Amino acid sequence: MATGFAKYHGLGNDFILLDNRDALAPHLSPEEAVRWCDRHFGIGADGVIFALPGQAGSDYSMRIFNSDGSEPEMCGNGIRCLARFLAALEGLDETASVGKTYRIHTLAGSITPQLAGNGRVAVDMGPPYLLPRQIPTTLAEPETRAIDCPLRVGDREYAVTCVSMGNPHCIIFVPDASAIALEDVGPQIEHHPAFPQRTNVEFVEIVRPDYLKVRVWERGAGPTLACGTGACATVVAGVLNGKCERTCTVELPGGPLAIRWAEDGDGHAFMTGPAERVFAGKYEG
Ligand SMILES: N[C@@H](CCC[C@H](N)C(=O)O)C(=O)O
Repeated sequence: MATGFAKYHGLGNDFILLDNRDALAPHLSPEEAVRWCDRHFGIGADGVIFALPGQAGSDYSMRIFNSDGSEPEMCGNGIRCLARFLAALEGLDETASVGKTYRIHTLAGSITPQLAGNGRVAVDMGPPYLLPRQIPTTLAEPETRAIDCPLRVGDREYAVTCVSMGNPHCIIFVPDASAIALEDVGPQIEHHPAFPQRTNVEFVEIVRPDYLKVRVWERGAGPTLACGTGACATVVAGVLNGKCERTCTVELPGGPLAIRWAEDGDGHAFMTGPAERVFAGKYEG
């Protein structure tokens, strides 16, 4: 049987979106998601996102499978894509959707994207989580934040900072992000025993205190062109290390995201960036 889908991307971090509003269980299994995401034998994507009915007072719920079939708690670029997908499903064109806000239930809690016009979406990403058990990591004592901790990988030692945006991130500041052998070191850190649920990895070059260049190795997806939760975690880690301002442009291989880590309230992170529909179709795989 053929299943309808739409393909979206946020700065080249690309997703297959499914209208799953009739059931709380995803219409695809993790194994099917792996096949759909295959860039040679399937549609090709970094993950599959399901638009599900709301729960706990939310408008909708989001679940996502990475391209390896694992299920992350949250996805920043993905939730911008989901907001535009939902607006399209509701029949709202670009003009009618400006200002529209959705409360989305995710495995990382309630996240609120707002359509901002010109294909852009602004997202209240919630607060970062900084205790080792929340990330999770074994790199620091239970009540201590994992900031600037030594991590041995093969014959090299990195100074890493760990931040959760609902999903785990390991942030490493380097003088030149383009010099990193991402395909070699990325998977070693993703699967390092210090991260019992694996981790996303960001190599960060501080160009200016308000402008950061980032290369990402994603848990369950490998090198991607952008990572929204990773960009937020990077700014949080930069502030905690005294290396950047709270409002930054984060330049990823696919383009820039605007990130702010608020000082007030619960210290939510805010992200603004594009989300684009690429095509829609029916898949028989
Ligand atoms: N690309 C995403 C993050 C997707 C989930 C990640 N691979 C994980 O397993 O945590 C983003 O834009 O945040």
